[in-house]
Amino acid sequence: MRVFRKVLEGFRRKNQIETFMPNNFDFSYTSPSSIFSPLPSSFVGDNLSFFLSTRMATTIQGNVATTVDQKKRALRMKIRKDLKSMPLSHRRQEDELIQSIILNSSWLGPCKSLCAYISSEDLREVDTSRILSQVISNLDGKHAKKKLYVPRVEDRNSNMRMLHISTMEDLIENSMNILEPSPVDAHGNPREDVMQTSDPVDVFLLPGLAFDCSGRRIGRGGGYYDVFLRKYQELVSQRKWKKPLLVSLAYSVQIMDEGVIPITQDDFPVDAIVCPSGVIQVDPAIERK
Ligand SMILES: Nc1nc2c(c(=O)[nH]1)N(C=O)[C@@H](CNc1ccc(C(=O)N[C@@H](CCC(=O)O)C(=O)O)cc1)CN2
Ligand SMILES: Nc1ncnc2c1ncn2[C@@H]1O[C@H](COP(=O)(O)OP(=O)(O)OP(=O)(O)O)[C@@H](O)[C@H]1O
Repeated sequence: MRVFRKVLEGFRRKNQIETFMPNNFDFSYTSPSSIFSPLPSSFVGDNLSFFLSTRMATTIQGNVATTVDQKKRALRMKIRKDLKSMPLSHRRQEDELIQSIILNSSWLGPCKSLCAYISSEDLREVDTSRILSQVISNLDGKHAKKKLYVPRVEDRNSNMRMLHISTMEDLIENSMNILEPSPVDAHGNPREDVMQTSDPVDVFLLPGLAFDCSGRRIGRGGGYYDVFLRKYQELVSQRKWKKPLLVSLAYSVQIMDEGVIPITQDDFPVDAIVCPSGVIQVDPAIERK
């Protein structure tokens, strides 16, 4: 239990992975190694900023010209494949470890407002169901009562809202087979939109496909989170609120080496990644772009 308390403590220590390895964890499954090589060394530093400055930026690897979008697509394909080849029992073990770390973290307890994704089994996303049912029911009663907001896709132009729910029954399946809230509640009243509330969000639990220790994240290519987080960041600045903690959940195969994840200025970095072996805390001083 002591190791749980250490997780994300203070949230100031730099770029560390805190280890969490209970005795009964089976490490016999080894993840496929990354087929992606780092960027050429000439792309580091100032050149890297230039390289990342436009979405259609092109790099030459061997004789093949590759845009950032193409590299992202290739990386997404690889990760989807790796997730598919992960045995279900192993995924379940990792789900449990990740959710336990979060439920016992020092930052979830005091959090009063949480935005979180509803995990999709079809997409093989890290399970959030145990966290969310505990948050909704406030089962242990010892933590602050929380408001929970979950995503609702509005259109195909990367527009997504975060709407308040008070029970998992508020959710219905959308055309992408993801559970999301209807715009109105059971009484016909519009659900509260997180962009319209008077209180700040403390923590975001974000989905994604690939992450690295510098907080780089790529999602499923819709741009929904990047656009939403940009708008939410503006609201936080206008209202002079404290910035929310951006936490992603990742299976071990979703953690990439430095230099593997191609990003642009639109890609929103995360503050921490919870993976089965612990919490990767991102150094806020890291220059990512
Ligand atoms: N649980 C969850 N909810 C979420 C997201 C998410 O990533 N996870 N989103 C985050 O943006 C938004 C929805 N965006 C989505 C974008 C793509 C796919 C999807 O099914 N992608 C397939 C590939 C489809 C294709 O290429 O045609 C996949 O990734 O396998 C689902 C949701 C809002 N809600
Ligand atoms: N802040 C933004 N404003 C306008 N368009 C954006 C913004 N952020 C991302 N986009 C657009 O969204 C599309 C998808 O972006 P990207 O491939 O980075 O998505 P992703 O990070 O995989 O998805 P998500 O953010 O939903 O997890 C791109 O065409 C990009 O131009």
